[in-house]
Amino acid sequence: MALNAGLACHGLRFGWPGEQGDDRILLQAVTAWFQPGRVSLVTGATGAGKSTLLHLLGGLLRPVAGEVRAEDQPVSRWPARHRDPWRRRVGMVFQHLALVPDLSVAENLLLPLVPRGMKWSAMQAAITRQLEAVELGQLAAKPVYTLSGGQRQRLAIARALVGAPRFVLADEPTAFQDDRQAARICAQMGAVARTGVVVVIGSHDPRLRNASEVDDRWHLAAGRLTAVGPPQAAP
Ligand SMILES: Nc1ncnc2c1ncn2[C@@H]1O[C@H](COP(=O)(O)OP(=O)(O)OP(=O)(O)O)[C@@H](O)[C@H]1O
Repeated sequence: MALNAGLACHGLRFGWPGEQGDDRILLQAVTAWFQPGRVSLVTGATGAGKSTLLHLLGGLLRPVAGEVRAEDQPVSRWPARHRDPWRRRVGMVFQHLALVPDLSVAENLLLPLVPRGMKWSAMQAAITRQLEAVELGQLAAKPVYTLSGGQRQRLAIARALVGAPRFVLADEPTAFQDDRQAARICAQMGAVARTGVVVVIGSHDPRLRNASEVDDRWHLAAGRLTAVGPPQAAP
């Protein structure tokens, strides 16, 4: 990987505050690189820290030590005024979805587009395209609280992609999906990656582990991330 491409973390260390006021170290010295044009999968047992790692990569948490670099820029060290514009280039699928239930399906996709100052017609086109891609086109006007769990999850995927991000970080994106939809989501993530986007998925869904769209595999255990299978070329 060229130094100026992709997303990387070096010596990442992070702990959540413990009950005694101490920090319980969850991630220690995590080093990894996620390349544009490829789908990377991070597996790990429940509680291993996959969501925490994705939040660190996406700039929602700051590491205690080490850094996250995006296109060779030390984004995790940037002050908020620089980091926030960068975060608009990141599309996140949250494990708990974080949709606005009282807004309509289409309005949930509008929210991330408004700060970009796009033309109304361009926003409408992007929303329509993403809703079709996740088979929610017919539900555009429905309030989110009327959707099933699987439909909500696909809406969260559409919201992550609607702003044409350079980095997609998806936490358990197939958790509520049947096999057909899970396969569609894998194909969608593969297609997005092939446009030159960095795609990182955190999941313990065995259907993803075996998916042909996944290029690089990492496993998180005991605070450390290791490459699975043939070693990936270091930047
Ligand atoms: N906001 C928080 N405050 C304190 N501890 C937290 C917080 N979020 C997560 N943790 C703890 O960090 C650990 C890792 O959680 P995380 O959600 O990152 O793991 P995960 O691998 O994504 O798990 P799962 O597969 O169950 O979603 C867990 O022990 C969890 O309780």
